[in-house]
Amino acid sequence: MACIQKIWRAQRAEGPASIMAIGTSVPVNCVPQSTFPDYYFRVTNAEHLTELKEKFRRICKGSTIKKRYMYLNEEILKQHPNLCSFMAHSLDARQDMAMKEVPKLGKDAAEKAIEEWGQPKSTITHLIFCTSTGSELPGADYRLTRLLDLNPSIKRIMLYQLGCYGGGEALRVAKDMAENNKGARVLVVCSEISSVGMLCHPNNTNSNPIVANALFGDGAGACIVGSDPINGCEKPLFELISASQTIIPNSECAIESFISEVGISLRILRDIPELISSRAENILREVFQPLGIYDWNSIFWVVHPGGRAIFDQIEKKLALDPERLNVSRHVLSEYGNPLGASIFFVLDEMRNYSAKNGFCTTGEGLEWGVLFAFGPGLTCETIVLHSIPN
Ligand SMILES: CC(=O)CC(=O)SCCNC(=O)CCNC(=O)[C@H](O)C(C)(C)COP(=O)(O)OP(=O)(O)OC[C@H]1O[C@@H](n2cnc3c(N)ncnc32)[C@H](O)[C@@H]1OP(=O)(O)O
Repeated sequence: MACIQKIWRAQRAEGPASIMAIGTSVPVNCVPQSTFPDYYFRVTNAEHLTELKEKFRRICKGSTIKKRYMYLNEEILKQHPNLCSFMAHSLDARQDMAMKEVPKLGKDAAEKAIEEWGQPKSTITHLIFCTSTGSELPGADYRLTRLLDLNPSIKRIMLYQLGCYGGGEALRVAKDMAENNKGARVLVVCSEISSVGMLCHPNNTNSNPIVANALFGDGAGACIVGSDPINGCEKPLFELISASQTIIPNSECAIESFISEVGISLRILRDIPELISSRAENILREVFQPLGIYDWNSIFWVVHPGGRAIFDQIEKKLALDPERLNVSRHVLSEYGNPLGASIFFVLDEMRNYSAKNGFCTTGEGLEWGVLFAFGPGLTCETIVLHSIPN
């Protein structure tokens, strides 16, 4: 028995997992939000829906998004007119693009993370790939392994169709892998090209497509997660202290997505900001109780940029100082909502912003922080972060 204990212990890391490098990537096509209403209604031949276009313009303005990146450009749309036609069958074309482009965009982000990490990619032991854009067999994890020429014996996990909490879930799983496998180095990649699934003709009888088309952007994020960093070779950015997932009561229909011949239809209820913000205090109390932290202004915030109204409500309900959500709001304004990949953009921005402004830690000068991602369910992923001195 003592022998089994010894073997079991020897397989485990000594310390908590940390994020050791972060990379992000976006498609080349950048779309300013101010001109997007004209562009969207023109490419979908919906100029005649003047009232709807005005409403869309209001939503775009209210979103506080300045620009987003989209794989789909006018040239691709001309080649695939069904993507823009009302209820036209277009799933094959969407699926073809997703299969090719999701791993490619993920590769760009992964290469940046690997470069920052500075270690040979042959020492990556695990890969977690996460996307809600398309699906295939073998999966995008397999394609990325080939594209990056990773060790064929790397242990892979593919997370499909989680929506916007996917990045949080991938990090939670990476933490478990790193802490339970001594020496593990986990490459986590989340790649989303939601424009390929969701772009559709605006619909007079259902506001959901226009809300989705005003918020979502394409992008990929990646990071390297491991425990017990090698002194002088690896530099942690954030330690992952604890990770939890919970379902918000009475919210099961709040975000739903359906794949059909016409693409991905997303249903997002209006009361998502209320549902999330009214539960946030309980979630935070539970995860920070072991640290005795109950002042939500004393921690740094890495929040999924789901939408402006969600930030507003969280800020209001938790009496947060405006600067607490500045980094997450900045990511929303620069990239929109790239679903599960969003959280990597916020982590990246947090450490860059902290370094640029001379803060003494990677978390705006604060020691403890929270990563908060949410998606269908409503499912919330919460990770307690420990910053690193800059
Ligand atoms: C996919 C995932 O897994 C996870 C996700 O991130 S899902 C996305 C989560 N995001 C949200 O739920 C968005 C939260 N909402 C917002 O941020 C803001 O309401 C908004 C940016 C969409 C619009 O902001 P705004 O323009 O300032 O004002 P607001 O009054 O709220 O809305 C403007 C119009 O859009 C409509 N609208 C807002 N949210 C809507 C929704 N979820 N569905 C349908 N219509 C909606 C409003 O009813 C309103 O319509 P009228 O002008 O006809 O009255």
